[in-house]
Amino acid sequence: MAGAEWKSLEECLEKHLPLPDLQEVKRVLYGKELRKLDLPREAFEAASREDFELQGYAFEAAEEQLRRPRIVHVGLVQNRIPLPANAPVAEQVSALHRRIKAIVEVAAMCGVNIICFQEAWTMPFAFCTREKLPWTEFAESAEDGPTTRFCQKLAKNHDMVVVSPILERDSEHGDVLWNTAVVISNSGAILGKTRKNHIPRVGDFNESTYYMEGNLGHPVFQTQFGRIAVNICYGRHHPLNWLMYSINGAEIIFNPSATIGALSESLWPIEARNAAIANHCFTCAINRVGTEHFPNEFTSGDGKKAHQDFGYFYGSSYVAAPDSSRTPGLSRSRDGLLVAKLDLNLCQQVNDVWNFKMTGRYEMYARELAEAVKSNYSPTIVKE
Ligand SMILES: NC(=O)NCCC(=O)O
Repeated sequence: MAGAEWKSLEECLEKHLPLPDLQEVKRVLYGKELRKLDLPREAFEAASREDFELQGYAFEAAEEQLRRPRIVHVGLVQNRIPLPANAPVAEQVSALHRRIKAIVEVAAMCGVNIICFQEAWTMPFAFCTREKLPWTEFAESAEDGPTTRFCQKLAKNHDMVVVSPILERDSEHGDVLWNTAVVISNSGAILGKTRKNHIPRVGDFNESTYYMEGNLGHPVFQTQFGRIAVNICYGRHHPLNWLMYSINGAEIIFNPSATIGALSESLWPIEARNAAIANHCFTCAINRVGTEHFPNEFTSGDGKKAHQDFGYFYGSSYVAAPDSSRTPGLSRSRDGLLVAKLDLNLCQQVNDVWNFKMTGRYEMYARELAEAVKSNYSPTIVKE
């Protein structure tokens, strides 16, 4: 399994495919070639100074007579942890705040209206260890924790909606931990929060040791720039999870993630792209970068040797559109900011062509699922 030395699928295709083949491969894998955004020179200079990748693409929609284009710029941030996982907790959080601040400043230069960070962005992805301390110390209040206050400042200063996925400690309700995304309006006010609905029980993703399955359903947040929802990481394997955000009106669904190559890299380009197609909306898949080393060894319950790292987080964040087009991924190895200009009119335009909502037969599935979840249900299998 490749680590940082394999830069990206896109770089590999460009290097090895003759142009006519490359064009056909891109047509199939990326829907169509998107126009590159003309981002400001100072933004590229700042990104280069801060050592992160900056890419920008535009999704176009057809001109309409009655509606004006509904343009929104989204920013996706992927990053490594800047300090080792055994550094003091407060220092790690501060270093991450500093790193994200620098990236958000560049996003502001690029006119980003809504920015989303990666899953549990204030900490190493330590759930593989099954140890409680110090990792539970990274949990914070979604309402008034230091990270939410930090993001409120960013949001207000830059007139930007901030989606901040954190490990949440709900001290008012039994100190329960949750995997939560806090949504902060561009005014700086907290618009609300949403919690990860599906918890992985696969490989080293031992997350149910730490926090509970979300209990907030599928909220959609009306922002000044459009209706957004957050489907956190493992939720992207569950088509009904995407569907419910879409049924509640989401036009953009963010998927902040933390996932490793050996487990999911072949699923990654398909799932968020398919969700955008199936639900007539935009999806934004975000993954962290690099290998995180932990102080103590842990095993994976597979008879193999104990180890101190989780595997390689392969970045590759991208945006997908309802018409099956998608941006190239950010690199597998570098911190990065992906800026995408969306015209939200495309959602309705594609809906009117393909009619998945109109042909979805949801009442039929609601009836059948209501039966299927009963303990005395027997599957409908017709036998000879
Ligand atoms: N963070 C998380 O839910 N990871 C699970 C693995 C995956 O969904 O690829």
